[in-house]
Amino acid sequence: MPLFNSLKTRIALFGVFVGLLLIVAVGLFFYEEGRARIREVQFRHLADIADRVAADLDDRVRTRRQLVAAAAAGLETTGPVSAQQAPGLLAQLRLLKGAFNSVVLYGPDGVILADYPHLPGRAGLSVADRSYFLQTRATLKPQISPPLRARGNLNRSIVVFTAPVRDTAGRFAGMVGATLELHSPEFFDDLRRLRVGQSGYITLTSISSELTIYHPNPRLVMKPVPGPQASPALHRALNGWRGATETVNSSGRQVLVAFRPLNSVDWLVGAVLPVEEAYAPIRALLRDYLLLAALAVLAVLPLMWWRMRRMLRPLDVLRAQVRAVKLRTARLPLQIEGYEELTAMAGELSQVFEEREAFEARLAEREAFFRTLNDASPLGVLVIEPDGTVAYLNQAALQLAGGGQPAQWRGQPWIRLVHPEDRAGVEDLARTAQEGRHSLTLYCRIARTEPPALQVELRLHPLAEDGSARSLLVLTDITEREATKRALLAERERAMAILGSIADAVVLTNHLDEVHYLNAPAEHLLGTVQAEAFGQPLARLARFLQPETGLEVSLRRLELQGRLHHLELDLLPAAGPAAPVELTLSVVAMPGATEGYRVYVLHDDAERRQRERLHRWEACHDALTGLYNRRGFHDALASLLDRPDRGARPHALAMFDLDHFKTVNDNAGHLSGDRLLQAVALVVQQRIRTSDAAARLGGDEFAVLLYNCDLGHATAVMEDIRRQIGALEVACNGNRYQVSASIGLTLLGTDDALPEQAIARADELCYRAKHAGRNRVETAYETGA
Ligand SMILES: Nc1nc2c(ncn2[C@@H]2O[C@H](COP(=O)(O)OP(=O)(O)OP(=O)(O)O)[C@@H](O)[C@H]2O)c(=O)[nH]1
Repeated sequence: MPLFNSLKTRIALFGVFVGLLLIVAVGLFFYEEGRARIREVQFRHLADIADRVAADLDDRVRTRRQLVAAAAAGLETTGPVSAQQAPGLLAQLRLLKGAFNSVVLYGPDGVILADYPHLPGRAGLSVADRSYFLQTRATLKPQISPPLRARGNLNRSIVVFTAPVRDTAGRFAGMVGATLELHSPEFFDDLRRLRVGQSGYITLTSISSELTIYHPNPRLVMKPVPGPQASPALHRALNGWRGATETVNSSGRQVLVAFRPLNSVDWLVGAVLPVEEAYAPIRALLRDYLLLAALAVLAVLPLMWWRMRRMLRPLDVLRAQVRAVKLRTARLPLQIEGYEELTAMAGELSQVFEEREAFEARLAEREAFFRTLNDASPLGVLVIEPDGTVAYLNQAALQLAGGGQPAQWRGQPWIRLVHPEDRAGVEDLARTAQEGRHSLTLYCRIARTEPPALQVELRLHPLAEDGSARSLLVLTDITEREATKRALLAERERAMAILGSIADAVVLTNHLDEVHYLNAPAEHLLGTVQAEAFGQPLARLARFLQPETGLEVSLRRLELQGRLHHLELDLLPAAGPAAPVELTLSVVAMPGATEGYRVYVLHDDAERRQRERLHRWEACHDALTGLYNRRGFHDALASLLDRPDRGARPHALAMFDLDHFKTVNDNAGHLSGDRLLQAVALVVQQRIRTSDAAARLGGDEFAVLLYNCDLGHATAVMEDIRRQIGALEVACNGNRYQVSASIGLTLLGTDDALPEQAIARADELCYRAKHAGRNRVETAYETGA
């Protein structure tokens, strides 16, 4: 309600409210105060009335009692009043007729003898059981009865004034009774006429019999008074309390009442005034007061309104200034004169405006930055309202959607971007994420008018710093990536098939060198299976050793040195014997240093290495005898000559040629010749040390190199060999064939720079032995001799 929202209205209404509250409070205070005072006055007034009524009734009762007593005393009889005397005596009681409703003469036994006015059937009735008769007879004094029903006529309620009739001897001779009828106007008419205010009244109650003697409501006369609950004050008064109070009367009305007892008879006078009447003046006063006050407020209201407008005019000025600053038609600071509070407020507002301007400038800058960033981004970026409509989208998002203008999308549901077939699922997930304010990433297709359909990664984030429950939607085109991924997967399958089919062992490890893949040969080589090896560091499954030294090889060091191809190593699996392998290690680096993997290709190198060893052996050994061949022997001799310490000890070189070997060949055949050559080699090998070297230089020509051996010892060795060769036999076709050896023996000289020099000298000595007759050792004691 705009009017009620106005500060002026509220202050004015508050003023009115406070005014009314004060008026009502003052009114209620004076009303209560006035009522208390009026009550006191009314109490006094009612007490006064009750006093006066009681005094008046006392006076009249006393007069009537005296009247009856005097009339009875004037009757003369010598004995008990008899029925014959009665009319005469009754005639003497005519005096009473004016003051009572009826006069009755009783005999001494309480039987009515005569009455006036005469009522048929009254004479002869007995009141011997009535208390007033018994008391009159007993006390011989006048009595007043309680209100009672007249005998013989139920509708008459009476009070009987009695006085004894005495005979001349002073004895009780009869009784005079004068009755007042409670319903007759005579005695109580004054009470009826007596007015207590407008609606107040007088009551008269018999204290002893608790019967109502008089009440303006005739139906209550002769009725017992209501119980203590209904008339508490009356009951208190019947029990002796005197005074005035506010109470409830027999009809349930709230009344003020004052009670006074009579002195002459046990009657209680009550003066009653209903509270409506008692308080009527103060109520009227209150009503007038409220009316006047309301009128005064109504009269003051426009004045207050006018004054309020004037007082609050600086606020309007402030508002106008704020508006002008907002519309940028005025500049800061705001200036308000007059009220201290408003001046302070204008100062605060100016500061807020300045901060806002600075903030807006920063915001605009950030927004421009954000938009530039978004427009330059290859990712589609959308800002989504809580109702699922687009608030903003960048150029990349537009292009993903197939082009168009940003305005076409603003206010549209973003879900239209999604391909119709994917829409239902995406919408459900997105709604749940938006409502729960959590992030969501999913993959779907984009709805485009033009094929091909684009695959996107869709990420939905709640904008946490934005209080409006908006969300940020980021779309990444993954069509190409997915295609590449598929191609890569196919490639991987192919690679796996290839890896599975090749004979070499292949181990793939990740960047931590944990096993990722083993092919079957690798499983065999490492003595494990893919499932067990997966994830284990390769170093735990096997070690690589240097074949020559048996020392462990650091693959990391080789990797750093770039020596990763065709490494001849021994693979030592955790369980099992070492195996010769040729390792080629490929390190595949991936973008992001932690990625990447290694490919270990392990070729079983046992056969090749065996073959190579054979080739090497064959290159320097004689196949027939197993001794060095010429080249091997040459190398052994050359390496000895190259040793820097070779001059420290003597070394001997012997060469020998078999004698008449050709004869063996020619007669026993080449095979026999070969066996003989092998036997000769065996003789030589068995005689020399394993550290010495022996060779068949070709045909039947042999050479021996004895290390650390002087000439004497060497001569002994060679003589021994010569003798053993001479003892050899080859049998063929029943013939036995023997050979001998012509041996040239020399020491290596310090001037022997080349093997050829020493060999030539030994060969010369051998030749000399041949010519000297064969089967001998020809020795030269000096080198170069
Ligand atoms: N069985 C066999 N004979 C060979 C081999 N190499 C060479 N010969 C023969 O060995 C013989 C060597 O010839 P010579 O040393 O001239 O013959 P020789 O009978 O020993 O003569 P002298 O040395 O003068 O005693 C030739 O008949 C070759 O054919 C071989 O590997 N096995």
